[in-house]
Amino acid sequence: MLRVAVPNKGALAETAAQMLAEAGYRGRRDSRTLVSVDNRNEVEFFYLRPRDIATYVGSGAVDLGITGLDLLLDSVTAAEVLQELQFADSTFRFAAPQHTITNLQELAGKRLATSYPKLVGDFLEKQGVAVHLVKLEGAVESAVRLGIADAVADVVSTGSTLRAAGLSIFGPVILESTAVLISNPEIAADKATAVTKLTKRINGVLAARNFVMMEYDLEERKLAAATAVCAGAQAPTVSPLATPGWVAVKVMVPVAETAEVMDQLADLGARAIIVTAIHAARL
Ligand SMILES: Nc1ncnc2c1ncn2[C@@H]1O[C@H](COP(=O)(O)OP(=O)(O)OP(=O)(O)O)[C@@H](O)[C@H]1O
Ligand SMILES: O=P(O)(O)OC[C@H]1O[C@H](OP(=O)(O)OP(=O)(O)O)[C@H](O)[C@@H]1O
Ligand SMILES: [Mg+2]
Repeated sequence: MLRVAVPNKGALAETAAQMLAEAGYRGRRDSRTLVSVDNRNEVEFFYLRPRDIATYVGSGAVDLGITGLDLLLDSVTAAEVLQELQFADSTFRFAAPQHTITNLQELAGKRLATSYPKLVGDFLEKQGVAVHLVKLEGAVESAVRLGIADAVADVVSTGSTLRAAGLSIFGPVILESTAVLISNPEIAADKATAVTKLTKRINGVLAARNFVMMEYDLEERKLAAATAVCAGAQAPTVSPLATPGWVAVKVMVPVAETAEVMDQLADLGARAIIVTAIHAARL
């Protein structure tokens, strides 16, 4: 049976569980459950601390896991990224009170608080900058105000936590992080089918989130021009309309391009343009 580690709490837990449910897997019902078995899909889910997941996957105790790229790179592990999951996007940045430290060179010899000492240590070593790392479990932004550090290195999403702590970003981007599906590099051969099934299903969930279905009526002679506006995942589905010379077209469109594509199709003379959400997909 395939063994999959899922974050049990924190910023990744809810979306990870939701993504697996949308992919057709049966997860835990109670947030205190540690292990749940999906017999139909032959997958065993282990609910673990996100920070520990790379360790479990790297050791082979579980085959796959969902964690953050930043957490993976902060671990000593053999686990590898199988695919990005397009949620929990963040950047990992340095920050200090404004005008105190403004570039990486000025950080040399200073006290730097972080919950990700390996990620930050590896980055600074490559840059040739030596600092005194102060390892904290969380709420790192308070370390400067409380006087135990001169700067911090932490996850930044909206930046509101930094602002509230009176800190400003400086220096280069340490990492662009995102949630990732990770895998043990030596999964048993008899589990390959189950791994492929899971990744295909997750790709389907991502496709359903990233695309909408667009339908419209068009004069047949304008089909080539409309296909140039949006060709869909493979090619548009074209069906005859009862009105001679007209066709009904169905095409997948990236969510972000929906309004623009509708504008352009309307300009071409398309009528009755209708957009619907995709519930599930397998491309
Ligand atoms: N505000 C955020 N936006 C996007 N991703 C975030 C955010 N905060 C944390 N993450 C990501 O979540 C993961 C951290 O998981 P973790 O379980 O530590 O979350 P957490 O919310 O910090 O939980 P806790 O602080 O209770 O341990 C990392 O991959 C990190 O990049
Ligand atoms: O840029 P923002 O949108 O403000 O988000 C970033 C903050 O979110 C996380 O904090 P979390 O709530 O997980 O607390 P923690 O630092 O104790 O882990 C992260 O560690 C940052 O502090
Ligand atoms: Mg946190």
